[in-house]
Amino acid sequence: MNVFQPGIEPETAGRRHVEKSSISTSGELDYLAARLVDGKLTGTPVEDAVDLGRIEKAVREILIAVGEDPDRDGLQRTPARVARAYAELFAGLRVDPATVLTTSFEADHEELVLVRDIEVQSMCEHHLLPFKGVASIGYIPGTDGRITGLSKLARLVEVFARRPQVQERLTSQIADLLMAQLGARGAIVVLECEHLCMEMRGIRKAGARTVTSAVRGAFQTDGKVRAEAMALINAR
Ligand SMILES: Nc1nc2c(ncn2[C@@H]2O[C@H](COP(=O)(O)OP(=O)(O)OP(=O)(O)O)[C@@H](O)[C@H]2O)c(=O)[nH]1
Ligand SMILES: [Zn+2]
Repeated sequence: MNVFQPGIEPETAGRRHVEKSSISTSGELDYLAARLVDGKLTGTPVEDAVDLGRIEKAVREILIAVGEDPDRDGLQRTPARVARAYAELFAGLRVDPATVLTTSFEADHEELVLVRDIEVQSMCEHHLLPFKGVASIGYIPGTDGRITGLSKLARLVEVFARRPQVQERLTSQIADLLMAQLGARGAIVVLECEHLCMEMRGIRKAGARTVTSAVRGAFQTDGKVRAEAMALINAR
């Protein structure tokens, strides 16, 4: 469900900003994946596009390997549950990101658009453990002043996050697609996440937060533009 909160628009150095917070995209990608399996409108539920049986077999093997009895009452349906969960967690693999930013509007707005605090939930590709946090995504529309729907930015996060990922690549992929698909003059993406692979195992440092950024176009070439966006991203 998307929770839309009308943005505030502070005036800073002649630029207008659109801010929006706490966008939740839970459940949205199920719909997207169902529509866009192999780029076609299939109506296929996301689970049908994944080899659930193969995941089930593998999970059963893991349970045996760790010393569990996969046939005991509580675990009998676990391999099937995990298979369905993985189909959902990795649904982004079956969505073409280029299909997300298809809606754009005439707005005659050539200044910064910034959406803060978009919920991010992904799976670290090294350990297949979750990492989660928030993304801030900003872009400066191209000279035609066309903008995209704000929810599309959150959908973009979903498509790239619901794959085996590293935070750095997730950050760059969002910025690159904004540039390529929207013809933006600049894109800035900042993610702040906590990785369970660092909390529950290994070094076991709870609360450590990893910040990654990707800047493209005007944000890369103009320090003032970048500093202004960073100040807005960090303003609380
Ligand atoms: N750069 C980056 N590293 C990540 C991310 N997620 C997990 N990692 C790291 O991936 C690394 C994998 O290191 P390895 O030495 O191959 O694996 P490991 O023995 O399990 O590492 P430890 O976590 O240090 O126990 C670890 O340092 C993780 O913290 C990410 O999104 N970005
Ligand atoms: Zn990890």
